[in-house]
Amino acid sequence: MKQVKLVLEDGTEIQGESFGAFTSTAGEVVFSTAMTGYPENLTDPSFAGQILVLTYPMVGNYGVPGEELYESISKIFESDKIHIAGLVVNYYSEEHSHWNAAKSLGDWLKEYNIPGIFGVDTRMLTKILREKGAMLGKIVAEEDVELHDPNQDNLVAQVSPTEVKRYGTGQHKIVLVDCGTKTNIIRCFLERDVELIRVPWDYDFTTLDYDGLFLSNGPGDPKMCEPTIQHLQTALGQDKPIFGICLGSQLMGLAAGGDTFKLKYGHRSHNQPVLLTGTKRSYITSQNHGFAVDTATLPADWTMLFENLNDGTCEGIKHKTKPFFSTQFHPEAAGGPEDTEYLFDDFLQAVADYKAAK
Ligand SMILES: NC(=O)CC[C@H](N)C(=O)O
Repeated sequence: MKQVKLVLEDGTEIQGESFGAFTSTAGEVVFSTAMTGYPENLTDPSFAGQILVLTYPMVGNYGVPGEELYESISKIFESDKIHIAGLVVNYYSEEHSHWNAAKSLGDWLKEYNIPGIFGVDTRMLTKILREKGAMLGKIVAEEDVELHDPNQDNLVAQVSPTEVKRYGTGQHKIVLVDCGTKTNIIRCFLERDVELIRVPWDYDFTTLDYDGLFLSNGPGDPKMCEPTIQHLQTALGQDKPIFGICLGSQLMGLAAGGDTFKLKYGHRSHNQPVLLTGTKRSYITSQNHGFAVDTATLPADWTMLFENLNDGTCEGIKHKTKPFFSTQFHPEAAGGPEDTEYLFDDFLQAVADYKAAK
């Protein structure tokens, strides 16, 4: 076993053992308390630039599934590659066993040249990140690397496609602005009565003929997406339904005239409780975000739709009269609970209502 170390910007150094690629990496160190779902998490483009710490103590024991296609997209993974910058776990299970495993987690990381470190007390590390906030850090193998803040980069431009793609046939024509979409969002639409037009993050979708607009999740600071925010402002001047998830929610907040801010250490897990505003109904949700909309900055015609029951932050917004709404959490899950997938139906109902009224 080769030794590697994890170094945080506050000077913390933790020795561990290498798995995956034996190489160095730098990024923002964030933690997830999800118990399962590493094939989904590692391929979620929203993790671009981040060194992911998993608090669940044993990782890798169910291996990594083989690829299968659904239409022309992955049926299994959330994109076509691993997006994290590095992986930190407590116990890495070298032996894996699962009916659909095709390879080990370590071999999969090697394929994408992503380093992993194990033998780290990830719960102790998480306490540090929780007290001090998410920090820059690096995994150092042989070569030392400089610390690097990925939130200074336009990560969305790096993960968004460069061409328009069309999927499915259906009654409702939905434009999906792909800022780094998880494929389960596409699957959720294609399971419904939808023709999907997937466009790059900076594409001027306002020129397209569509019935409803969807804004995807994506990595980094939402304020980097200036062109998307501008196009969105045009769409907010019309009445066609708009639905945004995660980064998409933050972009809606910014386009509406509100502000976003960086959370101390973010929300990353499959068990985040949210409250539907104005009710006593709560849902358990899947989340992966480091920024949030500042509810206090929303203009008078917007309101908070969901609230995080752990820290009271904004988990979604809606327009008071127009069919525009968003969630900061992931109703498409993958991994995580599917309790809020009904929001895709709500959105398509709003699209049907809009078309009927027209
Ligand atoms: N999953 C996402 O879309 C994350 C949005 C944004 N990059 C954040 O960290 O808050």
